[in-house]
Amino acid sequence: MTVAALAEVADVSAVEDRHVRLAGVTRVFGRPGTPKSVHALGPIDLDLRRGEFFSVVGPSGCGKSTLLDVLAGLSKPTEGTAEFEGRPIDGVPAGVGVVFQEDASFPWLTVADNVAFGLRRAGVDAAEIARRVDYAVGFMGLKAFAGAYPAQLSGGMRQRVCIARTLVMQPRLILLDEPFGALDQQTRLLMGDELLRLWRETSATVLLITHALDEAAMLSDRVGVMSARPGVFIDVVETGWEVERDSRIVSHHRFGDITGRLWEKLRTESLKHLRDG
Ligand SMILES: Nc1ncnc2c1ncn2[C@@H]1O[C@H](COP(=O)(O)OP(=O)(O)OP(=O)(O)O)[C@@H](O)[C@H]1O
Repeated sequence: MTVAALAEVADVSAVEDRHVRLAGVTRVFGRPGTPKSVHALGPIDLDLRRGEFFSVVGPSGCGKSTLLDVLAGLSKPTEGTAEFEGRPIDGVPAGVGVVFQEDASFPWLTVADNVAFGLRRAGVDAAEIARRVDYAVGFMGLKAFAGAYPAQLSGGMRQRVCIARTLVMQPRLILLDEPFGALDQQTRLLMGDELLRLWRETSATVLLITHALDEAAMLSDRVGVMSARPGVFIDVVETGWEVERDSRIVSHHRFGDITGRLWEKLRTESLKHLRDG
């Protein structure tokens, strides 16, 4: 292999390693510089490694959802560049799945039809749809409820339907915006286990937005702490957990140190938000 070819291989693997890259990303709503404009986010520099689990915590209104929207291709950066797999994000990129906080299941469709929805729209053939739906419904523990309607399910189960709907599309990047925010503490921890299982199974890169520091500390390889609006990263905490982990990690002797460090950074920023409104 020539030196030039070797350099090219090295370059490709560097891009591969940087599964997601944000460089100098800002988002201003309204015309920048005008009195009504809102500087919501940034500048943000962030590289996500392929297959890592990254969570974002930050005070209310600091721009977390705006960050996720930029990655999902739902909002364009005002400045800077956002890339997924080495290409600029322009519109919703193929290979990216999003799970929102609110229950986004379709009440008029059964669980199986909810899960099949995106595949049908994408024109995937019927046998493949049946195979993937069967797998995703089974993986999320919903087999017995495949023919049920969302109204017949608990909040946690409905959120599992939404996750199964994302899983079935085989995403390489999964974005979750407060997916368990409406659930009680025990259900949240158990859903965290489900999410870890899904992450291991798919090898996808995950970006999770959460208000819950324990959730961020338990699930993530790294946790980014954002400042009050306009949100920038003021700390990135490496948890150092093994890939094989679950919610029992909350009793690990280092767990308190991690949540303590997150809270120390976040406390000052949250106070700013409280004072400034
Ligand atoms: N379309 C919009 N037009 C104007 N301002 C907006 C728009 N969307 C968001 N904002 C403002 O941008 C800021 C960041 O909003 P964003 O929803 O990203 O914050 P967040 O950190 O996700 O909030 P929370 O934690 O409360 O969910 C807020 O001040 C919000 O009011």
